[in-house]
Amino acid sequence: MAPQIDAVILAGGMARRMGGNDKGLVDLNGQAMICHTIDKLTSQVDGIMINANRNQEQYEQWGYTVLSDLDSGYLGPLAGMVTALKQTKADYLLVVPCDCPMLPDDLVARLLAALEREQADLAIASDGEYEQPVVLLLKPHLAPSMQAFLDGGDRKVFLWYSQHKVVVESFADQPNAFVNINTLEQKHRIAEKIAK
Ligand SMILES: Nc1nc2c(ncn2[C@@H]2O[C@H](COP(=O)(O)OP(=O)(O)OP(=O)(O)O)[C@@H](O)[C@H]2O)c(=O)[nH]1
Ligand SMILES: [Mg+2]
Repeated sequence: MAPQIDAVILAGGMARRMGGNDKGLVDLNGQAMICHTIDKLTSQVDGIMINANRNQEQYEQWGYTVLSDLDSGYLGPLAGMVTALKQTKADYLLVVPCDCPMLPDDLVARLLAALEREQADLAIASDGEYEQPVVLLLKPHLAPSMQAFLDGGDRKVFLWYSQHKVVVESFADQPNAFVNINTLEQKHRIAEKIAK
């Protein structure tokens, strides 16, 4: 039987480089930024959760479960991941950010294949050069480890990843797949790219 896979879209940051606007809700080519991510995921996963720490009612309009960080202190992406890991009943959790609108259509298939092949605990996507800090597939049994890491005052995603068996899957064949929108300037540039 194919494994069940849930996704969490992280939209719980402060988006300081976007002037503090709620990044997932910012318009990108006529729809909220997060809609581009949702569109990329619906055919790849069994369920979707949205992790947001403000404007939760607006995020509910797409009909998916909206989760706020269990620890509301803006502790970084791991705080959103651990919240979703504790919620999911699936075999695997896919984590993606709300500000990567051009994710690969074969993201889940390849991360899962890599993870199973290497019998790893987590599979991180790379663009061929850089590992993407919040594009990964992981096993829900890691929740207590992640919680303990946060409880110990640590925040750094790669430090926590390094404590587990990791495989990196390269998507160098898709050079634009992980373009990331952190500023208004990047948003304008990528809007043109998507429109093409
Ligand atoms: N749940 C949760 N997600 C976070 C937190 N901080 C960042 N993220 C998410 O992690 C991903 C990568 O973060 P960034 O791109 O730096 O986003 P950001 O922190 O909102 O933006 P900046 O303030 O400009 O750095 C985004 O999807 C954010 O929504 C947090 O404290 N909690
Ligand atoms: Mg970002």
